[in-house]
Amino acid sequence: MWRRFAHLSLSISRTKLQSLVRDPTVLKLINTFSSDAGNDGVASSRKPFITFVLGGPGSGKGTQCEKIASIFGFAHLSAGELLREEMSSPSENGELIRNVIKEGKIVPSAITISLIKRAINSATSDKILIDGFPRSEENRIAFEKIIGVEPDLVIFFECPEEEMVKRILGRNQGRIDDNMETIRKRLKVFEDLNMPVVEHYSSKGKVHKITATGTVDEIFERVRQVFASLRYLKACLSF
Ligand SMILES: Nc1ncnc2c1ncn2[C@@H]1O[C@H](COP(=O)(O)OP(=O)(O)O)[C@@H](O)[C@H]1O
Ligand SMILES: Nc1ccn([C@@H]2O[C@H](COP(=O)(O)OP(=O)(O)O)[C@@H](O)[C@H]2O)c(=O)n1
Ligand SMILES: [Mg+2]
Repeated sequence: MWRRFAHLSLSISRTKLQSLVRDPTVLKLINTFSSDAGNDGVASSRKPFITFVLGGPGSGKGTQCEKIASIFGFAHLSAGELLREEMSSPSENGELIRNVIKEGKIVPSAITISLIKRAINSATSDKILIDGFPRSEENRIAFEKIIGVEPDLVIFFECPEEEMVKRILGRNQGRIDDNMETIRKRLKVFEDLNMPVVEHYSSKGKVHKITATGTVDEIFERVRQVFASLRYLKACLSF
């Protein structure tokens, strides 16, 4: 194994390398991307590298995901977008989804996960961003049970409430939940149900917390550093 890192010895200490190689995210990178990784039977022939992107409503998840996707080659799956598409299609769950979204509540996990599963299976990249999911411990536990994997990485956008409200009210996408009454409910659901998910993955050392104030580019510079260091490690580990 150490022969693979020989060329790095001038730029990075052995102790640092040892700590990186024990890091679960790096281990997954080795398994996912290295040239001698085995085929474990997953549809795409390699296990996808899954990143959950979390943050309150209006914290900038969708905006930053688009940039990560275009610069780092990730597939961007937005749970909210998948639900809105399902809501607008002639689906048996359309009415239920509409009512739940309008109330700022969480759609039952079975529905959301089946949409996410389908999207993962048709994704063209084995690096996947799942934006706005899991929204609750129920979402999280159901995903881990049904899909059978945990995320490799969790990005959490931390943003003050007044900034999130300002951004949502300026979003202008004609969404049925972007009004003050529903926003208040969504903020409460975020604190009560989504923060426990962030805490769960923090305790497992998977969360990268990003300060989500400033311009889109300033925030992306913080995000870019996380993914650039992963890409650097991938390049080192798979040569
Ligand atoms: N850093 C930023 N500063 C100002 N407005 C932003 C910023 N990031 C995103 N926005 C805008 O705020 C709104 C919410 O962003 P969005 O990415 O949809 O957030 P989320 O997916 O977390 O709800 C959008 O109109 C977006 O263009
Ligand atoms: N995992 C999820 C994601 C979204 N949703 C619903 O979809 C709504 C919009 O989600 P979204 O991720 O598009 O919203 P933003 O945080 O991007 O503003 C949420 O308020 C929930 O009602 C859900 O029920 N379960
Ligand atoms: Mg969004």
